Amino acid sequence: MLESEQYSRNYLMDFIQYRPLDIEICDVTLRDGEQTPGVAFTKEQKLAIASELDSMGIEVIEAGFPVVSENEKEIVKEIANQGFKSRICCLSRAVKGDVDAALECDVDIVSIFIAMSDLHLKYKYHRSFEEMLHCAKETIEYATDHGLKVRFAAEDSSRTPIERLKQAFKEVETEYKVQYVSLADTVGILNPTTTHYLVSEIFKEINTPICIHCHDDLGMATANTLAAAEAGAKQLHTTVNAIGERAGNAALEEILVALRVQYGIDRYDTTRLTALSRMVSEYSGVIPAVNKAVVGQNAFTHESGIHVAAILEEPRTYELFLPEMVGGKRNLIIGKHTGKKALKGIINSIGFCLEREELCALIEKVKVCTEEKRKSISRDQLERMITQVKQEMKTKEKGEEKLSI
Ligand SMILES: CC(=O)SCCNC(=O)CCNC(=O)[C@H](O)C(C)(C)COP(=O)(O)OP(=O)(O)OC[C@H]1O[C@@H](n2cnc3c(N)ncnc32)[C@H](O)[C@@H]1OP(=O)(O)O
Ligand SMILES: O=C(O)CCC(=O)C(=O)O
Repeated sequence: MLESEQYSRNYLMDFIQYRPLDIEICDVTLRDGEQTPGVAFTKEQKLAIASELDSMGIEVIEAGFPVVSENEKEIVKEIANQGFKSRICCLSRAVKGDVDAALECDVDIVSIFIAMSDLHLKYKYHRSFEEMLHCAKETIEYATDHGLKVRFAAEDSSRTPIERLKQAFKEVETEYKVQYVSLADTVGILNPTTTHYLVSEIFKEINTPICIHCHDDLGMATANTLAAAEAGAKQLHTTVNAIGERAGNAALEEILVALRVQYGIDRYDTTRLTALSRMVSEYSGVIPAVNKAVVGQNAFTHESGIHVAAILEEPRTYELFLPEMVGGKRNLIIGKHTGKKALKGIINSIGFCLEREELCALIEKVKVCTEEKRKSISRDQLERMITQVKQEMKTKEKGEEKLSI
């Protein structure tokens, strides 16, 4: 299948001015994703997820937060020593002990974070901005002196005065060699416009590549992450199925498909997304909503007569991208909203052929049944209804014959 046949391109993108996206993905399913209340992946599960992310072409995997437990440290170390193409990163507070734990894990990058918002400084640390920045710098120095690459992450960036962020990033990039600075929308306060503004402001002043880490408290994490990419952010943070603290993070599956469909970035193997989503769903116990973009049960399920009739001719009439692109499957179902064309197409596809009158009788039955039971018709039910309709038609024909004799 030609790439151009797999999705409809948003031609309006041609009228928008934005700099070409120079991005990479850092998937944080194994760290922030695991912070979903009640979730704790086993070593085997984390390894399986990491292996899939690696096969998909994800550039950076945040494998965990080693200081959380001995077991977590062992798992991060094992992931870091798998020989994956993806670089492996882990989280650390501005605490030397956390960096020691990261060092034991053989990771490629350590993400050293501090919050610099008034709320966090006052109520969480009970320390001043200057004190926390000093603490971060000492920890960064310690990590780099021990040969670790560093990401300097500003937790709660979106509620931190922008001048304070600039000052901290500028001082850190001048005094140390950090690989990235990270902007975190920790409580999901941003929208695409404010995200664009924040990233643009930092991009103008800071030479270090910028990461964006968005939470979904207002349902905007994916949109905000893409707005950040348009403003110049390099590293986009995602989680599979958007799992993570509270309402979760930006969904990997949404970001990868959007990058492909909207921006033509097609280097990730999106055909593995559905299987990966099922895997994370099983391991985490968090099942995506049926109408979840890309991987929800209804993402390629159609019932409405007008839609199904058109899809039978050309699926792209009602599908932005084909299920094959994400390893999914189309599902045409029969229910209250089914029309004759759709019903005919579906029953033909399962080997039945009905006369027009039979079809009209069948659709009548379908509508009455689905409105009564308030759910769609299963394949078995449909086959039983077809047999019933055929019998009723025969009985009717016999009756008419008798009458005419
Ligand atoms: C935005 C984010 O997602 S941040 C990451 C959140 N993830 C987690 O919390 C992972 C799970 N957490 C844990 O297992 C534990 O909380 C641990 C192992 C990290 C720490 O455990 P404890 O030592 O028992 O500390 P506790 O959780 O009670 O408190 C956190 C401490 O870290 C300090 N701290 C928090 N963030 C930072 C930071 N970025 N830099 C330095 N210190 C920090 C707090 O001020 C507090 O210090 P205090 O003990 O002096 O008051
Ligand atoms: O910016 C980062 O890399 C991590 C910060 C984070 O997890 C958060 O603030 O939610």
